Amino acid sequence: MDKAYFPMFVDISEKEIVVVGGGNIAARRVKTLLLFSDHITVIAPRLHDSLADLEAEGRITCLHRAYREGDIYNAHIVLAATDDKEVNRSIGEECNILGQKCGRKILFNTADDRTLCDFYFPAVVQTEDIVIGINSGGKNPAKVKEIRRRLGSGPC
Ligand SMILES: C[C@@]1(CC(=O)O)C2=NC(=C\c3[nH]c(c(CCC(=O)O)c3CC(=O)O)Cc3[nH]c(c(CC(=O)O)c3CCC(=O)O)/C=C3\N/C(=C\2)[C@@H](CCC(=O)O)[C@]3(C)CC(=O)O)/[C@H]1CCC(=O)O
Ligand SMILES: NC(=O)c1ccc[n+]([C@@H]2O[C@H](COP(=O)([O-])OP(=O)(O)OC[C@H]3O[C@@H](n4cnc5c(N)ncnc54)[C@H](O)[C@@H]3O)[C@@H](O)[C@H]2O)c1
Repeated sequence: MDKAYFPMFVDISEKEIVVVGGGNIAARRVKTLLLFSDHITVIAPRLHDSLADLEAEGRITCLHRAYREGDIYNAHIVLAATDDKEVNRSIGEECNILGQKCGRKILFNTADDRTLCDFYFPAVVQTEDIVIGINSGGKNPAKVKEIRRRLGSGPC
């Protein structure tokens, strides 16, 4: 591994998390995030069935429309997972600009370009008192998935 990322275990229970995009990847990630936070807003014109179910259960907030500039204003953590590379990239740029203006860092992750991520989304295994996060620095997500499956359950 040329450059490995440090697995920092962080309390995100009070952090505002905005997920832009409501497809397969967003659904998988929201399912994982719900193990750690109840403050999740999903913004997407088209929602995966499991996200619609979570909204109906009152577990997440959804905005049923395309992303608009300013939607990340109150966010601490932003995940871009749309199928539009330019939308994902511009949300990252907005996080940087807003962070500089407000003097607070908005942590950004995008599912389609690891070079733009402030952090990587891990594969997660959670038991009653243990959390395991797995990451290959983007080199082998399929292997990460396989290890997660061998270790235990997970979001999918
Ligand atoms: C762990 C997991 C978490 C999750 O997503 O929940 C995750 N990827 C998973 C699966 C997966 N990802 C991809 C495939 C299909 C390809 C294949 O089969 O190889 C599969 C397999 C599948 O989906 O079955 C493709 C892919 N992945 C990234 C890019 C863009 C790039 O590298 O630049 C592309 C090309 C996208 C495109 O084509 O546009 C980037 C990232 N993916 C990450 C996380 C971050 C650290 C990854 C690491 O540790 O190496 C990182 C770097 C950034 C981030 O996204 O945070 C999850 C397993 C969860 C589980 O099963 O538990
Ligand atoms: N990191 C990973 O693990 C991984 C794995 C596979 C694919 N990907 C990447 O993730 C992207 C998303 O994959 P998917 O399978 O979830 O796609 P998908 O087609 O299932 O979902 C796309 C979602 O984006 C939404 N969307 C499109 N434009 C939008 C906008 N302007 N504002 C808000 N929402 C918008 C759609 O409504 C839909 O909900 C892929 O294009 C691919 O680049 C990442």
